[in-house]
Amino acid sequence: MTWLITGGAGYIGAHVAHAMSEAGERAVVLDDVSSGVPGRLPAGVPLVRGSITDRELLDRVLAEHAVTGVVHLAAKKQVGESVERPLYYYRENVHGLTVLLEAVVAAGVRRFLFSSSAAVYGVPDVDLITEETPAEPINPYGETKLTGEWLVRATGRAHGLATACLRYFNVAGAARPELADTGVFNIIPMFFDRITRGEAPRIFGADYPTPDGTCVRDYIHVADLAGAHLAVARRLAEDTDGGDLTVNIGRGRGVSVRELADVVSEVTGFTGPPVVEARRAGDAARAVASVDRVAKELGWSASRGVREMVESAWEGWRLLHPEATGS
Ligand SMILES: O=c1ccn([C@@H]2O[C@H](COP(=O)(O)OP(=O)(O)O[C@H]3O[C@H](CO)[C@@H](O)[C@H](O)[C@H]3O)[C@@H](O)[C@H]2O)c(=O)[nH]1
Repeated sequence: MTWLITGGAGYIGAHVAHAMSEAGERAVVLDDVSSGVPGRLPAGVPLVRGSITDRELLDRVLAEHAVTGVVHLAAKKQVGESVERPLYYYRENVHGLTVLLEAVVAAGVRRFLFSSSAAVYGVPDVDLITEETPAEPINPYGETKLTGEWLVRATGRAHGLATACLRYFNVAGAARPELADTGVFNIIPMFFDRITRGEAPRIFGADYPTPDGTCVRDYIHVADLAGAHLAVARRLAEDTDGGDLTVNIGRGRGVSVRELADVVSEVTGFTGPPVVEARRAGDAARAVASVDRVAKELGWSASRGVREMVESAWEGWRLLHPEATGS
């Protein structure tokens, strides 16, 4: 197999590229480096700079590298931005995927792994979200991921591809500091950002119907997530009959914002209490994965805990912000 990893210079993509190349899989990365960092790529994995909307480029890359499978992570992923710029999100995440699938079908590639999201579920009022929980996204980002799944499965059925859609829950941490998330869009980097400015982390709402009143999420270490991609890629490689595997990728354990704030305080040495602010629009009280299907289908489960996620993210943050953290 030779795998094309789209978005492989991004935060999650680079972890996937490292996990696959360390496991001996041959890979090539396509990334427009709009947010990706070329230096993150492992040695021996070539980077092609360009967009998934560029059909000529796709045809050339698939042919020149004799690609036999695609791991598709290139996408826009900020919920708020997707509300402000829906057409941009549909263009990048849906139109881009359509162009990529057309090239894949034309090139005779038969394995396709799609990076989906828990955002497809919207805000379900359930204890554990299973893959059977209705998908009712509440923002354009989630809509584009759900539409993407439909495109992938329909293409797989029509053209005999083996496909997989991985619904990631809340991804955090870093396998090593150089691979850390450079964005400040999720809770852990947002907490670090406040702390390094000497400000208390903010809790968006403490009046939710949860044990401590703050939102509960299923945080998963990005190194575990990368391992899941490797396991799925290997399953797809063995699959000769086609068919789809759609699975939640999480730990199946809920962690509240307050609990996470406590771990961040311990790790960073920040002593002040967090400040409670108003709820943020669109946040579900609880979003925790049922991980039974992925365990049953692949024998895969996550092994790293929240402390490891926060510690590794903090090491990465210190590397990125040496002046601010005195390192
Ligand atoms: O400074 C902060 C930042 C976040 N939160 C809360 O922390 C929780 C997690 O927030 P965030 O890290 O922004 O993640 P989510 O809103 O859960 O969304 C993430 O996880 C989803 C999948 O579960 C993906 O679809 C999204 O792209 C990804 O951003 C939420 O309850 C927020 O209200 C705070 O209280 N304070």
